[in-house]
Amino acid sequence: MSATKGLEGIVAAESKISSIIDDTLTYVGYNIDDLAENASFEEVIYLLWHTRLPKADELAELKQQLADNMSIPQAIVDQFKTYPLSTVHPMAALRTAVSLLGVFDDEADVMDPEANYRKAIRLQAKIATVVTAFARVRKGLEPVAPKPELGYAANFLYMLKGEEPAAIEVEAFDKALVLHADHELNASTFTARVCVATLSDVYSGVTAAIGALKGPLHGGANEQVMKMLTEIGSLENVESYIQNKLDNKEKIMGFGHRVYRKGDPRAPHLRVMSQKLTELTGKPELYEMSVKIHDMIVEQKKLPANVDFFSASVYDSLGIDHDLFTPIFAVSRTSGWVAHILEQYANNRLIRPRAEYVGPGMQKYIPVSER
Ligand SMILES: CC(=O)SCCNC(=O)CCNC(=O)[C@H](O)C(C)(C)COP(=O)(O)OP(=O)(O)OC[C@H]1O[C@@H](n2cnc3c(N)ncnc32)[C@H](O)[C@@H]1OP(=O)(O)O
Ligand SMILES: O=C([O-])CC(=O)C(=O)O
Repeated sequence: MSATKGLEGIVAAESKISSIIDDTLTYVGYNIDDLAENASFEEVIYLLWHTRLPKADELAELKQQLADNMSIPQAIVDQFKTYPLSTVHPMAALRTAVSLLGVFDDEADVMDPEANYRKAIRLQAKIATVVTAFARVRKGLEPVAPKPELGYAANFLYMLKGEEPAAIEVEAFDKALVLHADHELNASTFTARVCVATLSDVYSGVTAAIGALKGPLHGGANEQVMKMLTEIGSLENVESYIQNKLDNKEKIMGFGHRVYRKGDPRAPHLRVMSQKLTELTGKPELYEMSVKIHDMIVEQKKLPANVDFFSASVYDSLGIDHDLFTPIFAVSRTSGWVAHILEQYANNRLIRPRAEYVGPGMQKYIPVSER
């Protein structure tokens, strides 16, 4: 029995939700390029949960259900106020709040498919409110109630800032949500599936997944990319900063991928958005810096950018606090996590691999007084 480090190349589940084959990403057979250009986030949620695109009335129903379920228990907001707000990371607050949403859901442990679908809607609706409420509470502001007439992306930005976003902001944010919604058996989705394969509940699965997404080798990389751009500060500093990191064999956040070899197909969409938005906000240097970093890493390391690289400058251009980038990833990825959780329940078997033991051979117990 020998171990495959990091389970590279191991096929651990069958899934109808998304696929990555020869660097092409599809959700239920629809190319991500097609969806990024044409679909709304709500359509993608429906697609992932039902493995087909919604008809007009089905989409309208889902939008209504999301709008109807966006409010969160006051206890969650009150609990935020007790946190050490100057230091707590929003991903830690989100992880805790999603767990708390389960505490307040009287169907949390009802395991039939209809109840699980109702929880999916509640969770997807409320997670946007949780992230935006926390972002406001920590600034001493009251949460802003969602506007039922706004779509999901617009509502998120409205609840975050307290004013209705411009059309271009909604378009960019909606596209970012579509691009992050699902990604086959990535670490956080695998975590969710492992958790619920014990027949644990949806909230436990998503809470576990948030914990996995938080790390800088996964979803946490987008915040680290922005930290790097901030540290670099200007176009003229890029070369020395990046060269120094490469010479020291440090990883450059936002590059490399376990599955893609030629490149992450989501990155070009975010790159175009980054160029457009940084120009509009009068910060084109951020985009120019990103391109210069990109060219150096591709040339010297042959590593393409992943989804986290250009998303950093996109979110920054939308005026979003840098430590909210990963929670936003979680808001979008909840749709994928939930799809995989429902798929796991529908054809469940406990996930329990083996470990290759590399410790000492048989030993005889020695009483503590004789050691
Ligand atoms: C949404 C997402 O989760 S996308 C990924 C987000 N994460 C990041 O952007 C963090 C930076 N990237 C990485 O750490 C990695 O590329 C990962 C975690 C994404 C993939 O990891 P793995 O498939 O395990 O590749 P691994 O870390 O073993 O790297 C293979 C080689 O490429 C190098 N490498 C990989 N990524 C990078 C990078 N970003 N910068 C510099 N070198 C890198 C490694 O140092 C290693 O080199 P070596 O063989 O000489 O030791
Ligand atoms: O698939 C992965 O390993 C990471 C990733 O890009 C994602 O989760 O979007």
